[in-house]
Amino acid sequence: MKNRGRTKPKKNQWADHYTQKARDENYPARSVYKLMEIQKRFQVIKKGASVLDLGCAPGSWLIHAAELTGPSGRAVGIDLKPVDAALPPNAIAHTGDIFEMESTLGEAVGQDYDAVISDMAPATTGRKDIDAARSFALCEAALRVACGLLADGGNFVCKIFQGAEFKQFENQVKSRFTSHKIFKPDSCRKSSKEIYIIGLGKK
Ligand SMILES: C[S@@+](CC[C@H](N)C(=O)[O-])C[C@H]1O[C@@H](n2cnc3c(N)ncnc32)[C@H](O)[C@@H]1O
Repeated sequence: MKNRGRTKPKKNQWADHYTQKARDENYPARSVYKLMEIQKRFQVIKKGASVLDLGCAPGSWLIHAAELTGPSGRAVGIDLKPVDAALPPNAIAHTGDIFEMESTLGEAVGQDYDAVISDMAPATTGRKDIDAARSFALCEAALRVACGLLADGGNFVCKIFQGAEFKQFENQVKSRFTSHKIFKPDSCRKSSKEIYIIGLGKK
């Protein structure tokens, strides 16, 4: 069928806009705009803070977290994949699996973080129940890390694929933080099941 006058199909407009914007602004992934929206709404990262970024590749949250903390703060990332992007001097990326590293992570990256942010996502299978269960397992690992390595009063951001386990995870976050919020940034694909749980003020 002919494309009558439209230069691009509508369904690709979201990807085109944020992908191009990330390219123009020198971020390795468009996901940076999700962190920007979260930060604008909840101010999870303060100037001078130390931030632990779980699932940091290809590096856009890590770079932006380092920008938000400024040179007096630091951003430390962990991912299964190495980060190839050039990082600011106050950011560093480690390669590894959170499930294998979580019990000894404090020895490798230090403790008393002001914010733990997790954008970790499993490789998707197309089966929504399986993908949500795997996302939940990553979220529980992220929360264990946050509870172990956050300073009192620290903040937590965690991506989760909505599914049967969502409420259970929300309750876990609720019990460990003074307040919690559920937030879907406008820059998320509308069709995506991902959503962010934000824990403010670790108890
Ligand atoms: C959506 S990407 C993160 C994008 C990143 N926030 C950015 O802005 O560049 C999700 C990441 O989670 C990572 N990940 C998935 N399972 C992991 C695990 N078990 N341990 C560490 N990282 C994991 C993936 O390798 C992937 O790079």
